[in-house]
Amino acid sequence: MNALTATNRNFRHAARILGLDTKLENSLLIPFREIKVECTIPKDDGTLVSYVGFRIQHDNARGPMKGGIRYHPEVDPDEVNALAQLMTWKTAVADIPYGGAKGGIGCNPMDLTVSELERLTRVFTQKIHDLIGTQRDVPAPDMGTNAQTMAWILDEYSKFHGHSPAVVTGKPIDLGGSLGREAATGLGVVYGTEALLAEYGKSVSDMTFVIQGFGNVGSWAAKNIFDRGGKVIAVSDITGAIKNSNGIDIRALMKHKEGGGTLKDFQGGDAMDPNDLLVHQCDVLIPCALGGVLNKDNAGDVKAKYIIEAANHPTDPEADEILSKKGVVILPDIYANAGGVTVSYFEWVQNIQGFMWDEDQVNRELNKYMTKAFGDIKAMCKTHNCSLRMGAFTLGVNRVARATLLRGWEA
Ligand SMILES: NC(=O)C1=CN([C@@H]2O[C@H](COP(=O)(O)OP(=O)(O)OC[C@H]3O[C@@H](n4cnc5c(N)ncnc54)[C@H](O)[C@@H]3O)[C@@H](O)[C@H]2O)C=CC1
Ligand SMILES: O=C(O)CCC(=O)C(=O)O
Repeated sequence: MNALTATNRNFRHAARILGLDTKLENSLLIPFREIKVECTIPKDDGTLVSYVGFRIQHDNARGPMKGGIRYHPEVDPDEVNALAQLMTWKTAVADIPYGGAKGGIGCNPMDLTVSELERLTRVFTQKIHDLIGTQRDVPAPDMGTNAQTMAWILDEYSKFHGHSPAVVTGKPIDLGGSLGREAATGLGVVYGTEALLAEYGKSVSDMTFVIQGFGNVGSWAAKNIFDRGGKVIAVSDITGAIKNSNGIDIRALMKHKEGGGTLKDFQGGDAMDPNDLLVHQCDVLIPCALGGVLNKDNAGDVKAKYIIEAANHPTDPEADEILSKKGVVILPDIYANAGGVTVSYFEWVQNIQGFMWDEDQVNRELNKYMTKAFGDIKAMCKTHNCSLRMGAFTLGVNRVARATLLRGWEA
């Protein structure tokens, strides 16, 4: 199912549970602004190549719009629209003063050199600079982008508007990035997992984990699980998948990758078919890569008891239904991966204050926000007798609806 159809369906379900006015419901679905730009750059060999870039600003009732920028060949406007909408509910679930946005460029970053990526990022920034800003819309990294991408956006934006570190988050520490931001999404995933498992009298060290994706989110989630004594028994990335029933040494795998090695070549596990990863026997499955990977074709074969949605929209509604009927507990994306945007908020606050927090403070505050949001979701689940996904959606949608009405939506 298309990501936008799936996201809209979850939103409408939450709106019905909340008894939202139909006009307000329809209006909350329409993005505030959709930007589509042509980005033409010279390749290193001098030939011109054109890409299409998007920034979809979904809602700003609760504050400046916030969300990552993705570089991936499958970026399309419907997907970016869905991801922007998810950001609106996510920032509300985390209770940070932002709305939601998302951006992307349809390109394969692995096929571009560093200088080509820099030119593409600068052209994209030139095309959108007057529509983003510290109090307007604040981009961050997502799949295929990183701190360096944010540094180029900061530099290009600052040529038009003066030095503006708070225009992006997830930037390098030397340019005003926050300590802890790089690890924050993965660490937040683990804080959320701990909160969920505690409900069942369990802890990370009792569990076996399977992780799809070993980029920013997957590697930091895996490291934090490993450091707590959890057993990561299978991992995949775009190069392949490995398994080890005794547990993969995640610190060694990270070191191997930092040294230029690929996951596929790592000696601490046996190669496995990446198609079998999501249905591998384990306690906890953590998708940390693409959307829509759990669908009606594989959901029935999933063996995990818990799914932690570290990726955005990894489970489509048909799979959701199949998994729920099987009794699988799903921690939804708009909560599970909210650690990234929460520390982005801390970064923005530090930039505005002109003051830097130490990493312990960042992680302590992150834990506080994740714990509080989990309690808020559980309270909604109790009030509305619903799943964790609907608990999170009703929480987020209700906060945005209230802000919208208070600002005078009917005027
Ligand atoms: N970076 C962040 O702070 C946040 C990211 N997310 C979401 O987490 C997910 C991952 O994002 P990042 O880790 O930032 O991206 P990344 O680009 O750092 O890593 C992506 C990983 O997925 C792997 N991958 C790609 N296609 C795959 C496939 N077909 N099978 C298995 N692995 C595959 C890549 O090899 C890489 O290891 C995305 O859904 C993103 O939207 C959510 C919240 C915040
Ligand atoms: O850190 C941010 O501002 C956004 C992260 C993001 O894109 C996401 O949570 O999906």
